[in-house]
Amino acid sequence: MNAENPGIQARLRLERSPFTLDVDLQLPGHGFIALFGPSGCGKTTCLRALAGLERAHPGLVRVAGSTWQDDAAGIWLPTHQRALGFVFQEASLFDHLSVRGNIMYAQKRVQSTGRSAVAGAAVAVEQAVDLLGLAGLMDRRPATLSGGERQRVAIARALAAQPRLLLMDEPLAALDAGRKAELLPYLEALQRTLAIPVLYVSHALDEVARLATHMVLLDAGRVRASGSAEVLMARLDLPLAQGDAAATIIEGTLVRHDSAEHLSTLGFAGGELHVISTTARPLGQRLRVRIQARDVSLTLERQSGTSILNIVPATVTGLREDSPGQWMVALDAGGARLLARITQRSVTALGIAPGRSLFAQVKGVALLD
Ligand SMILES: Nc1ncnc2c1ncn2[C@@H]1O[C@H](COP(=O)(O)OP(=O)(O)OP(=O)(O)O)[C@@H](O)[C@H]1O
Repeated sequence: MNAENPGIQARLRLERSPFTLDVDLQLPGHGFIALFGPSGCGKTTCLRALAGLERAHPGLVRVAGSTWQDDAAGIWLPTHQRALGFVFQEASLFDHLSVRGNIMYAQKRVQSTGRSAVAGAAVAVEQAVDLLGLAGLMDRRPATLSGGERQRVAIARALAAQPRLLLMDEPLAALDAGRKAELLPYLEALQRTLAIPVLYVSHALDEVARLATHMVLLDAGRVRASGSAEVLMARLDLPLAQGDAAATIIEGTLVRHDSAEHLSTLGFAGGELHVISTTARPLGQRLRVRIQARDVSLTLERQSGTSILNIVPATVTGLREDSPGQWMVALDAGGARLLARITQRSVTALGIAPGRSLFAQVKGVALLD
């Protein structure tokens, strides 16, 4: 964290007996930061306290060098004076205004407070409209839009207010699977483009894996872990690396694309990974892939005559019982992290233990970008 990009500092204590939120967070000044944890752990309360919709006491909130709350210094900015955008589960748009009217309303409102004078605006309004694919919807009324389209308008409206921080509370939760799949690429575009941090509450680990660069894991109002999403997702001591949804993220560089076979090859520190892709991207592009623990098997010798394309040398770094008869094995592949979920019988048969060198066979690789 440097002076130009001081990120988010939040020390919040909020008692709501029997629940207490007590967090001390230092978060990056860019990227998607997922607030993740079980129902009732305090994710929404944390967002609301940052926004000034709930009053933490004591509290300290600094965003991009501005102090929004500092009880020790007697500073408290009400929500409308905080340069933030808030997107909720359900888009609450003005039904009597068009999409354009909704977005312009937010822009005018912020201009009237003089807040747009702040340097380093999130994005220009035109860029937000473009990023969220709204150009063709600008004259429509919210009542004529689908849930996913309404949510895109809500995000553009939040960005039109030129926030220094965007808060999103389960923005996909009210959408069905099809609409969710439609909206995710727009969120990914924001993730790549926005210069401001986005604090994103979600229950869904697959969503978090696609979007998050940083993760905060909350448990009963406390921070259980905070750090890079890639690192946290592979940690055997955290609940993320448990069960069917356990997965890791690997970042690599596109080194080849075979358009006849629709196969892209990514180079990473541990070797190469092949992934089905119908899109030809420029060579050299950085791409992220998600590998689910259940799709990784282990062998002591490199197999030949197999249909599995992805075989990478790896070293066991740890293992833990996942469920009766199943173990989660953590692996290091040239510095990249992998998880493999295998049976207890295989753990014994292969002599799996920390330090063991072997080969990870990856059956499924999903491109995230
Ligand atoms: N208005 C309220 N009054 C009293 N207690 C509340 C209120 N809102 C939430 N709580 C309690 O505060 C705790 C944290 O709730 P919060 O909504 O922040 O959790 P969450 O992690 O966002 O949960 P979920 O994932 O279910 O939305 C819970 O124990 C909840 O019951």
